[in-house]
Amino acid sequence: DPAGFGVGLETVLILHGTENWQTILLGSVLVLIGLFLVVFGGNGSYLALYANGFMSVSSLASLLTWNVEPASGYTQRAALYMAVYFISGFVGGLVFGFLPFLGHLFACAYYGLILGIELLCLSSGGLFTSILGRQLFLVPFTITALLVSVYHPKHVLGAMAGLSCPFVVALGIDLWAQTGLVEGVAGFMTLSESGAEASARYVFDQPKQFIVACSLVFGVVAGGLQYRVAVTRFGKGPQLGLEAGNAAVDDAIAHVFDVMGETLDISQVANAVDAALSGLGGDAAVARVVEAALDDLIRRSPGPAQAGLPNVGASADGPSADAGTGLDRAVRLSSKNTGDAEERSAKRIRANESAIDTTHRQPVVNPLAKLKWNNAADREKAKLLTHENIADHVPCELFLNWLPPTVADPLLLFLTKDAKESWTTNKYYINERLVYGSHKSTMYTSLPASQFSYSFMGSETKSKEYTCSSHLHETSSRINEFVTRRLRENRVRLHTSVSSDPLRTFSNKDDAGPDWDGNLCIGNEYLDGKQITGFHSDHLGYIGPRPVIASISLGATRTFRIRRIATANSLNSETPVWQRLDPLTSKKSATDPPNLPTNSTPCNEKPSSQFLPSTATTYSVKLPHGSLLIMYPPMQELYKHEVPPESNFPGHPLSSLARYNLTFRMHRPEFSNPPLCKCGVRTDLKPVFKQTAEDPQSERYYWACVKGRGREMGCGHFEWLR
Ligand SMILES: O=C(O)CCC(=O)C(=O)O
Ligand SMILES: [Fe+2]
Repeated sequence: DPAGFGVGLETVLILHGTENWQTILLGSVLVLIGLFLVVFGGNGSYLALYANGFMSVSSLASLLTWNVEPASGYTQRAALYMAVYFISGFVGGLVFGFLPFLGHLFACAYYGLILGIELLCLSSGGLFTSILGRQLFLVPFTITALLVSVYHPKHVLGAMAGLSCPFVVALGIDLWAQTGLVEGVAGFMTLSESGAEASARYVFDQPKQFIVACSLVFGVVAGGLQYRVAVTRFGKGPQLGLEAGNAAVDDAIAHVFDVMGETLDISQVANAVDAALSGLGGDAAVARVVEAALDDLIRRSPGPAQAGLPNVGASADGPSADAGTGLDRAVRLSSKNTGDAEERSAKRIRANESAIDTTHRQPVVNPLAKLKWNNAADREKAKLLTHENIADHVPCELFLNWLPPTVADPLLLFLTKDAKESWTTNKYYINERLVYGSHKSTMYTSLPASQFSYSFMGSETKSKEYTCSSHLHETSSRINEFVTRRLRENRVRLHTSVSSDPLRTFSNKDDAGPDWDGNLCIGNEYLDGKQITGFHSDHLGYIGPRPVIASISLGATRTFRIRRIATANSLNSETPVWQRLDPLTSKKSATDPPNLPTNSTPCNEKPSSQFLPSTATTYSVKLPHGSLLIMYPPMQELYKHEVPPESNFPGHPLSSLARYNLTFRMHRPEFSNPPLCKCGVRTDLKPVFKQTAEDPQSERYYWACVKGRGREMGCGHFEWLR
């Protein structure tokens, strides 16, 4: 609150005649409080909130006291100002702290009031001698403040504070201009009589009652406007302290349930939560709790839950005591939502009916997707990994400059051209509604067209053959050879059947399983930082459980983020052995062979804690031109990944801000014919982890209806993978 800080300094100025050390002490305290607020005020810290209330109310009270001061002056002037300043400050701090809602209203009114006072000073004739000059000076401040309050209400406090800063500085200069700079500075520094007289000459030339009345009216109008905008946008006002922060979480969850009502797609839901929380400045811990709670809820509601799965409560049972609260909140909101489920369902059916004849259906737009990515919060939240340490944290390896420029550059040019000519924006039907992705994608394959047709979520996808580009063809051969070699070196055996050795490592070369063949490749195009892929795990239909996926990046360097689905508690001693001892998550370096038992005897020892992430940390890694990222099992089962929106990232001379990505997967015919569900759509393959005493490693898979898992959507098809 630099404005309060500035007015506080003015108050100090009024305290002429008191001891020099008092002025310096008060000034220093104000500077420290101001700095504290600038640094922590945005986090909704109670202390910052309290200090904000203190500053705002005390400086307002001081101003009012000053304005109504009789010409003869108060007796015990300094003591009176001190008392007014501190008593009103304490009260203001408490009001802001306990009633942040009222605090917000008051703060906005206060800013308006300050502006009102400044406007009324227009005719004093200081820095600008003409009224026009002063108006021209003030107009940009006023207009900017108004625009910010209307279009970016959640930033209004920050913006107003930012605006007040130069404003108050200008006010100070103006004061000196009116009273005489040298005289004013000398008076302030030495607290001399002439200084006091000089500042006393800085007077409003309207009657005092008029000034006070105008200021209050202006303040109330500005505050009311602010309040209305905030309520319209957020329902409960922008974050101000924990109470409003929690309200924001509630709102976020409510929005998320709306998104769920439409799609029940966990990656979209998780995305909505992320967007909501980062947009509202929520902290990472809250985000995790909410997401875990939602994850759990979604897992609980579908068909598999009726079949006795999955492990209810595990994912929300994280390390934080708040987890329960997050879950409660989610449950409460979900029951609130299912209350009017019938009505919503009817509405949806009506909407679908009206959409049937229309060729151009309305895409589902996530209302939260518009929220800006909070880069600062993101940096705080995500732990940056490099090619050197990525394998220590997640089941991935990264190879920089893996594809030589002689292949990577022409491949990038080919993809740029091909994308322009034939790639399509991801669109798929969820719950009979057409949903568009943010970017274009395509599919390439080495499989003969007759042998392969890929369909997901009701839409057939056409694919081109690798041979359509010699560079693509070469890349695919290089990848096959390299990934197969890395699997052997890491002693990771390719999944051959679900019931095979739980450790999936091997010691004997003959036991290595088949070669990896990335015969199916998905291309993604991200033209700028707004084009993204939300948090998801790759679909297992067609590629089967525990896939190995190799991803090539070309063009601009974007951030790839990885987050574990389960929280620490579901990774404790009840965690299946294979999960704890997964070779890549637990080994120490990307190049050493894993230091693990390589036979298939289940290991009963408690895992060393270094193998376990303490929380569901989000990791990020930069994927530059020509890099190869290999995602090993159980990446798709236990982690989600995304390419988030970004504003600052290195472009590439050949493609500017555009990035192209090729993810090679191994198509497995035995997983290509999923059962049809009652909705007439192919089901999708999902993993589930259930831990029981009898069955400590029940990693199982089931086919489920893709249309949704809620009561009123899809058919709830559920069938174990045999
Ligand atoms: O662009 C990327 O790096 C990720 C693409 C991706 O996750 C996918 O296609 O499934
Ligand atoms: Fe993916």
